[in-house]
Parts: sequence; C-alpha cells; structure tokens
Amino acid sequence: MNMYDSPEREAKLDQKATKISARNVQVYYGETHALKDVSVDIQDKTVTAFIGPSGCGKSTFLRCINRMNDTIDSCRVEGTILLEGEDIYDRRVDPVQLRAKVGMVFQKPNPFPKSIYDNVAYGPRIHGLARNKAELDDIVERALRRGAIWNEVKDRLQSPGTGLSGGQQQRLCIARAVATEPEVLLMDEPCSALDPIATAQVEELIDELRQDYSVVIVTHSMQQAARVSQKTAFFHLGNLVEFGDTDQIFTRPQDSRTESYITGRIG
Ligand SMILES: Nc1ncnc2c1ncn2[C@@H]1O[C@H](COP(=O)(O)OP(=O)(O)OP(=O)(O)O)[C@@H](O)[C@H]1O
Repeated sequence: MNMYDSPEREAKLDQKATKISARNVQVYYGETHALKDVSVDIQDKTVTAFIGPSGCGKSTFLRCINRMNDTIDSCRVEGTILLEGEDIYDRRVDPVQLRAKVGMVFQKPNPFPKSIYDNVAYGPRIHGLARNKAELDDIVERALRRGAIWNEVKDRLQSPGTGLSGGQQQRLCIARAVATEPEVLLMDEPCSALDPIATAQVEELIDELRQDYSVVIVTHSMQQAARVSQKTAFFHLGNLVEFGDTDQIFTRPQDSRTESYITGRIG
C-alpha cells in the first residue's frame, strides 16, 4: 500500500476546510453577559445548526458572524472571529462588504417593497457586480434558480416581491442573499413563519445550498436540525456546551445538559 492510499489521507480528504473560526467570543448587552467564551470552527460546504433553549445566545452568536450586532448600541463583542483567516472585526473591514460575503436570512421573510427582479438585483447593483443589463439579468436568473424559485416567478419578475406567498418570499430572500456571491449564509429560524410544505421546500433548498456555501442555521426544531445539518452546536445559558457531528449530538451527546435538552427535559 502506498502512502496515498492510507486511511489517514482518506480521512483528511474528507475533512472540509474551516470557513469561520471563532475564538473566545464574549458578547455583552450592557451588563448582561449573553455569550461566554465561545470558540468553534465552522466548516465550508456544511450545514451547521445552532440549537438550545430560548435566550441561550444562538441568535447573538449568529449575528456576530456578520457583525449585525454592530447595529445594537448596548452590544459589545470581544474575542476573535476569522472568515477564511481574516479578522472580521478588524477596523479596516467594511461591515457592508462583509454582509455581502456573509449573507443573512431572517425568521420572517422580509422582501423589499420592490419588484421580484429588483429585490435580487439590489445587492449586485450596490456592489457593482454587473457591467450591464444583460449581466445583471443573468445574475438575477442564476440567483432565483439557486433559490429554487425561478420557475414560479420567471413570468412576473416585475411584480412586487411582497405579493408572493410566505414560502416563496423566503426563497426570494434566499435568492437575494446568494445574489452577491456570499461565502457564508446565516439563517435565523428561516422556517418558523412557514407552513409544513413551504418548510420542506426551504429545507430541501438548504441541503442543495451546502454544495456551495457554509450554511449556519438557528433552529428551535430539533427535527429540523437533524434533517438539514451535518454539524450541531448546543448552547445553554450563553455557553457553547457541545459541538460535533449532528448524528453524534442526537444519539450520543457527551454532556448531560445536551442530553436533557434533546430528550425534552430542558428548554
Ligand atoms: N438587543 C438586545 N438587547 C439586550 N439584550 C439582548 C438583546 N438581544 C438579546 N439579548 C439577550 O441576550 C441573551 C441571548 O439572546 P439570544 O436572542 O441570542 O438568544 P436565542 O438563543 O437566540 O433565543 P431565542 O431562541 O429565544 O431566539 C438573552 O438573555 C437576551 O435577553
């Protein structure tokens, strides 16, 4: 057997690159210490689920990854978060540019009060990604296909985005987020306002998106975490208690707090 066939090499090839590396992240809202010394590596081309009881800090940590917490006056973030090795809290980083690279999808679908086309074209326009109308048309079509909504909207691109159903609006918001060619997609309970059919469509889409992106999803649904994610992080009272393969977290949790949560005893 030569060295290139070794199981170690196979295992290495199977390992995904680290996309986000967080070290000793602390978040305070005024006097409240909401996130306590969180360190974790989040992989590329993987769906990572953040789970845990209400108020444990899942959304707070998610919002650290694209500096959405900057918009909250009382909020203070300490520690380091690297995106592909670059410190996203470095003074030279423009948060608007960062948010094009680290897209976000919210709990409630929030299309702009604009046409379907303009919703998706908005980011590429402000970031100068297209040289002319034909290129912009192309970007919009690709993003809507990526959002698994092209076939439903291709004949009404000039209609308002707000006229779509809730599930379609959420897929439009995902298309809007991918239009700026992000590296990471953050999703904060993206299905909680959707019915079961729309939820299943968005979950299927999330599974497809992981071919190209690092996806991080906050969810209250353990079934959803088990269905869509490969890695799971369990938070409790501001601590990242356990992080690992989703299978392992749900079948062989190492920490008693994780076990209590997944068996429904806390939360
Ligand atoms: N804008 C804010 N101002 C002050 N405190 C906040 C703010 N946002 C969150 N917190 C506090 O930080 C802690 C963590 O909240 P966070 O929203 O991150 O939790 P979560 O796990 O996402 O909760 P949920 O599942 O209910 O959305 C909570 O104690 C919360 O009250």
